[in-house]
Amino acid sequence: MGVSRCDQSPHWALLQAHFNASGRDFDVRQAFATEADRFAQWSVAAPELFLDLSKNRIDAPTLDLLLQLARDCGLESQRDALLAGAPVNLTEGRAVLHTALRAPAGAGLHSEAVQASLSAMLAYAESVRDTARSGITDVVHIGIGGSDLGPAMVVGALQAYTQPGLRLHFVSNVDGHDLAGVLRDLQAPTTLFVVASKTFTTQETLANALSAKAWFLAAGMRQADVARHFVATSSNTAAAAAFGIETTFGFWDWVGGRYSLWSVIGLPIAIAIGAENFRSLLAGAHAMDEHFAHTPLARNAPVLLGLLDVWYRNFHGFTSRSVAPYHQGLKRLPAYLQQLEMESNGKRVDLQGQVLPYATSPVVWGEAGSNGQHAYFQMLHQGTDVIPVEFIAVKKPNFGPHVQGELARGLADQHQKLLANCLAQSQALMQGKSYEEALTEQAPTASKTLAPEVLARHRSFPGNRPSTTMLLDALSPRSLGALIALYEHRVFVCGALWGINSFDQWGVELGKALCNKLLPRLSNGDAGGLDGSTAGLLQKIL
Ligand SMILES: O=P(O)(O)OC[C@H]1O[C@H](O)[C@H](O)[C@@H](O)[C@@H]1O
Repeated sequence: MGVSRCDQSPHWALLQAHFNASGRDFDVRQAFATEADRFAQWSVAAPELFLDLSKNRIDAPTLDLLLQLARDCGLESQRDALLAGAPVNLTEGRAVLHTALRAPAGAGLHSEAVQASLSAMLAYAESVRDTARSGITDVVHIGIGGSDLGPAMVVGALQAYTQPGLRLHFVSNVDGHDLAGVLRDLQAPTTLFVVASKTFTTQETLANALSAKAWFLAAGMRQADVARHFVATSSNTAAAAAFGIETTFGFWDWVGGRYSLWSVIGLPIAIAIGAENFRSLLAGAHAMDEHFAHTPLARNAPVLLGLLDVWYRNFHGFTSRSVAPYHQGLKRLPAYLQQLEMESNGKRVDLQGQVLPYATSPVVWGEAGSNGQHAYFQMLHQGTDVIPVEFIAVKKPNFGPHVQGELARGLADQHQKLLANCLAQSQALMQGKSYEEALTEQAPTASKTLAPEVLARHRSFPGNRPSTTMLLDALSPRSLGALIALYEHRVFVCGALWGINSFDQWGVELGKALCNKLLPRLSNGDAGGLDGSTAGLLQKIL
């Protein structure tokens, strides 16, 4: 059976019936009590990471129905079409081939062009890293959205692989405070600017690049120096040249912005971690691509995660998912995933333009553990919404070569604490604490005025709150590549079942157009023809 939307499959209705009959009341604690091998059954070893799904509201009949739903939706043929370079981004008439960027030389589509582009980019990155010759101590990467979040997240994650004496800075916001803050401590002769924009038309990026150039020239540098201190990464090389940048590393329209860190958009990553490590990042992602392409659906990590997302979003009705990376290096991962998931799957019409009768992308949000625990975890444990949580833990820390002796021992001990926190949170979400348990606990002194029964209600936890734990041996270029690719494919799986285009982003256009119309009004004060609120706000600003 081939259907273009999940609700056209007979298994959609069967899943609804199954949810009504038992899925709604599924209790993970009971499942552990009755299934001796639940952990083994519901964990998957994928390239570079281990996935524990056992604390989720899932059982074999549910997965079976979800897998049949996926087959009805032609998930495998949709995946194969994606990987074969079919124009799956229908509204823009483009193929979507970020997987080709990480295929080994000689394999994959467009291999010759991909390898030539990669080699040129890596050679340039190495020349910048040779700081004695390049004279560069600071690289300012100017880009936004997909031309910022991926590189910024990866460079943050792989700090242990960076070289001392070469600092990377990321400027994205059109708010001048972003650029001003970065420029404050920089010297023009030792600074390199990388202007990253797929389209080279993005207001924020062009504005920051213009201001950076003005700062550079005002610092006594000559126009002739601009060529050595400004490079671009873009698929619109003509626009970059017209902007006055001599060296542009180009790429292709079949690389989506939020999937572009593997392309020349990854230049700051390569400058930060070097060519060899960049190749490892690509190799890790490729290993996950192979897993996604060839592993049977029932053991396929991105498929399982995507199916669970559909189960939670469309049947349980959970509106958000929280990501809690227990590694400081991954603190920007939630922001990166917000673009990857919400820009990809935040859609309300199917491929034929029909309004969908079901929900698509959840809200994705989060914060590095253990910080999140001291902020919003209260709501995860006792709030009125059930929010599935994704824990990401890294077994071995890597603090860098400067951490030695007593400090190394202290930080290793802190890592144990970090891991214990991570495990404890998913345990607490699942276990909860019953009213009876809370009642038997001794009440704290401050609460003596409350009846023990009342206090016990405040101190009990419902439990049965689902979570997934992803475990990495170490946070390395290779494992990070695999982790990111896992998320990319999971997003694709959801989009394939929902029957939407995960690769366009028309929803960002209206605001851009209105901004362009409003901009002159901020100088001329003309509020004519505006809605009451916008006119009122404009006048207040002026
Ligand atoms: O790389 P650029 O062309 O400058 O685009 C930067 C970003 O802006 C757009 O508005 C889209 O929302 C993003 O998908 C894109 O990554």
